[in-house]
Amino acid sequence: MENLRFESLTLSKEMLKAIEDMGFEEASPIQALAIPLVMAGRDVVGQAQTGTGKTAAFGIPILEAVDPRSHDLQALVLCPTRELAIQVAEELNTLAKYKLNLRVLPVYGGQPIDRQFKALRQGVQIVIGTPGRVMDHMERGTLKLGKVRMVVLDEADEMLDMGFREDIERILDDVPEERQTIFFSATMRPEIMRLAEKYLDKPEFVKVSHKVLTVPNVEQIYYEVPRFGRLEAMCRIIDFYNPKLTVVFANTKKGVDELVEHLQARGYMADGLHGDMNQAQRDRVMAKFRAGSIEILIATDVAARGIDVEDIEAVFNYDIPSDVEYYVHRIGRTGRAGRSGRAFTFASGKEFYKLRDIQRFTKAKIVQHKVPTVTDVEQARTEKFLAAVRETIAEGGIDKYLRIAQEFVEEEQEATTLDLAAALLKMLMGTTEEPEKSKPGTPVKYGDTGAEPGMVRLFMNVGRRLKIGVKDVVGAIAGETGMPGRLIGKIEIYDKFTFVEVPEEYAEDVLRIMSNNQIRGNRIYIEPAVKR
Ligand SMILES: Nc1ncnc2c1ncn2[C@@H]1O[C@H](COP(=O)(O)OP(=O)(O)OP(=O)(O)O)[C@@H](O)[C@H]1O
Ligand SMILES: [Mg+2]
Repeated sequence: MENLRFESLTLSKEMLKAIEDMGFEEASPIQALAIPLVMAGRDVVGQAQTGTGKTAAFGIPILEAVDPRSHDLQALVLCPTRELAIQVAEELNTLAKYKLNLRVLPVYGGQPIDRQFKALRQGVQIVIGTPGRVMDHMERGTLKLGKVRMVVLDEADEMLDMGFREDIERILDDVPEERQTIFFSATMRPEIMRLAEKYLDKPEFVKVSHKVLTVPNVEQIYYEVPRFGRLEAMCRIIDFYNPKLTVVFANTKKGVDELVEHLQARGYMADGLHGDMNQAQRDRVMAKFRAGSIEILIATDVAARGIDVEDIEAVFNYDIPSDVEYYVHRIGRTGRAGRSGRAFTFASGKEFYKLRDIQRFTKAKIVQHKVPTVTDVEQARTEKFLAAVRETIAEGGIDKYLRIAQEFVEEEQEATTLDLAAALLKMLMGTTEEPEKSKPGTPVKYGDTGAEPGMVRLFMNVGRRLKIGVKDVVGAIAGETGMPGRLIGKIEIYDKFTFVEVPEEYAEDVLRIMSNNQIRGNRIYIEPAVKR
């Protein structure tokens, strides 16, 4: 069934055009199997690995089935989290790009309900919602399910699990019986399948079968690291592999908050996502993560299912998930749509029993690795840097700089070309002097840093890839502490950290106020470089 072209699926030309715009060349296996069945009006239970296009597998036939001339609500998609509802609505809207008068609306808790009233009143054919908010609208009479002909449960196994089941039943009771009901998920336990049959009418079970539940292009690694060593280990692994975007899963909200603090203090562009945050905060974090201005998202399982962000190259199980299914969903945030990714899991003590259960359930190989040493990290950085140098040489266009280099060496009696190259490397890589990422509360000493008498040298750890200038530093310190900018002594700015000298009497103030401060929206952390 693979390599099926969308053209052979009897879709409207508006749909084919939208699919082409999205860059999809062929239907994925689950799409090839499920789209014709759903279009034929069948109830379907679809199971396929994470990141294999289940959203479009139900989204395309729904969009083809609804009548845009009617303003009635005709299809309802239920998702377990707000972020997922937003994302699915966005994908359906993109697919509906050329379908005029077709409206898809996400409806979820935490968003002002009157804004949703207004949108609903204007007539929406497809609603993508979380069960709680959908019920809320049902009770208020602002969402009428009487004309709904299709209901989809995305992440169906989760939705049928205890937490959501009652809500789902109440919603389904409100939808006319002559409807199509469609379930999708990457995992379906047998007991969930039995339960599914209760709600569906002669369902067609579509399973893109693989021996292994997880995606093959995700390399799965575990490390034996006790709790206290995990933060350091994770930072090294991140620095070693240097993934574009990373998701770190912790089991508790408190755990998420703590990790956010620690990682920000170490200068990573990290932020958290969990259910205790208000929706505006959650939206902001997701938007920043999608845009890449947050590189590490630390989350509870709210982000485990369905979330699709292209550049996630690594997933961490900082805590081992308590549910084997959740392992599959968590690590499925990487390696999507055929891309590759890495999944790292920490385990110690009793967690090894869970790790064993996970291996049994997924039938995947999770390989043990040793945590990279500081030297490994250093080497990886150097290799990466030199590879970039090689690439620049290969690309060419460096004649202008060759001339500068030549003139420099001719003029400087003492310096050879090699000296020049080495000096440039030192300046650009800035590695040797760079302290290990600092921990809050444990000032790092850098030997004799030679602050002027009466001055204290402070070390600021700034976000990775953050470009700040002297003006930013002076502005931030002067602005926040009221200390006259001219009293600030030497400032040295490196790739990821900065030294500033301030008069002793201001040091405490600067430290206290600045340790939670931001420069251009990025947290910075200041601590004394040398206790004098
Ligand atoms: N036919 C296709 N060709 C290329 N890319 C596709 C195709 N169909 C979907 N995609 C893309 O693949 C990515 C993953 O799709 P989707 O989010 O639907 O996966 P999923 O199967 O629902 O995964 P999960 O189980 O994690 O929810 C999305 O970015 C989507 O746009
Ligand atoms: Mg999905």
